[in-house]
Amino acid sequence: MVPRRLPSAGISRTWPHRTRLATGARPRTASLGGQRQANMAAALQDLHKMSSLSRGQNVISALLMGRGGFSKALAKGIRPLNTSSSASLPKQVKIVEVGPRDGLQNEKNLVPTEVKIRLIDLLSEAGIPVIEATSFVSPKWVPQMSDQVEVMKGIKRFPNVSYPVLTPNLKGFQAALMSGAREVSIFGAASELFSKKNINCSIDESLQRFKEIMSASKEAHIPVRGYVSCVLGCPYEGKVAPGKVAEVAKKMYAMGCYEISLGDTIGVGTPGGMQEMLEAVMHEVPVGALAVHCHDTYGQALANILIALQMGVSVVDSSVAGLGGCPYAKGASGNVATEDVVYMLHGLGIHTGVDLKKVLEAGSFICQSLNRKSSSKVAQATCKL
Ligand SMILES: CC(C)(COP(=O)([O-])OP(=O)([O-])OC[C@H]1O[C@@H](n2cnc3c(N)ncnc32)[C@H](O)[C@@H]1OP(=O)([O-])[O-])[C@@H](O)C(=O)NCCC(=O)NCCSC(=O)C[C@@](C)(O)CC(=O)[O-]
Repeated sequence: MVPRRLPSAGISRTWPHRTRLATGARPRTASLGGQRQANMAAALQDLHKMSSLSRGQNVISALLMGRGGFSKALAKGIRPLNTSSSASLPKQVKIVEVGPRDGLQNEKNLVPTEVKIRLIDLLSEAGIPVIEATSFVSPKWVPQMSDQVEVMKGIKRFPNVSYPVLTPNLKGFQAALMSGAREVSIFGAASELFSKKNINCSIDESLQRFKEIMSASKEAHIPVRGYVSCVLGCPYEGKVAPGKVAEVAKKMYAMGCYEISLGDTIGVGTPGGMQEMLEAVMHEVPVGALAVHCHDTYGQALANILIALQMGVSVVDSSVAGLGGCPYAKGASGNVATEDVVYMLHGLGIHTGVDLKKVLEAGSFICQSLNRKSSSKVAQATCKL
């Protein structure tokens, strides 16, 4: 694929008007692409500012929440976002690239190790500050990650890039350390059934295992990132209470995780749900220690990310070319594409340090290697496939 010139990503001030025309005053029923939906969310913030919705309800959440959503939002007392201008957005966002791990772990055919290594090197060259390289999990559970040692030994380590790896238990942690990992991630869930399916233990048991990793990591001076999965829904339990997410996030943060990544594992969340969940979590964990990790199954990821940014989150996980899914969350599509997130952030004037053209090249490389079309809207729009 040859990247074409990128158009401006600025948000048009005429959007609210155009949105009304395009959707016949029924924005919820229109089929919207992710970037367009995020644009709509931002534009509706402006509309909200200008309109007489003076009771301060969040019109975006309401519009995206479904039929009767606005009155439900009123009834629920969803608080307004203090987001009437881009001044409330972070000036800088850290992108955590999860494609080589989250993206590839779900591939049916084994991806050659040298392809994984080349992908990571290309992403490093693109200026991405954090690249999750692989995972030290059981090869019986996730065969695709069984070449973790070779991957860690084969990649070029760029000085300003960290290459965390997933470790579910002490065994994985020790193997990661032996392979030269300098940062690890532990991964828990806000749903009991998902925890059982994914790591074969209850939430409490997982927290016990994580404590062992935390004390070993302290000794080895290894920073630990924590994931909480199923923050906006579970493939086995359905709705997950924001309070449960906050409880697990609080425990993982209290253990010493420097950052908690909140995973919408199956991509079912909407901006209203994201806001509600973040409000609950932010009571327990400082917003500066939070990241969002959105899968894009329902095309809501960019809109959800925009809400999170407006609430002060400045770390976003994404996957080049929108690769991925979790092997223990059937039907979930890949993460939001890195290309699309970077395009939106740059359009908002937010600094990432990432070279979008080079990310597109990395996306093109992995799509050609896997013989598939990119899920990134920006790649589709700017590349000759
Ligand atoms: C946690 C276990 C290991 C428990 O699995 P288990 O079967 O209960 O483990 P066990 O302790 O009974 O051991 C069974 C066998 O696995 C081995 N073993 C045990 N641990 C390891 C290890 N670390 N590395 C290599 N081997 C290991 C162990 O040595 C033994 O080998 P055997 O004696 O049978 O030959 C397993 O369930 C597992 O590996 N799960 C990982 C699942 C996974 O990777 N899921 C995807 C990542 S999570 C995700 O994608 C969500 C996220 C993070 O992206 C955020 C979001 O989107 O929400």
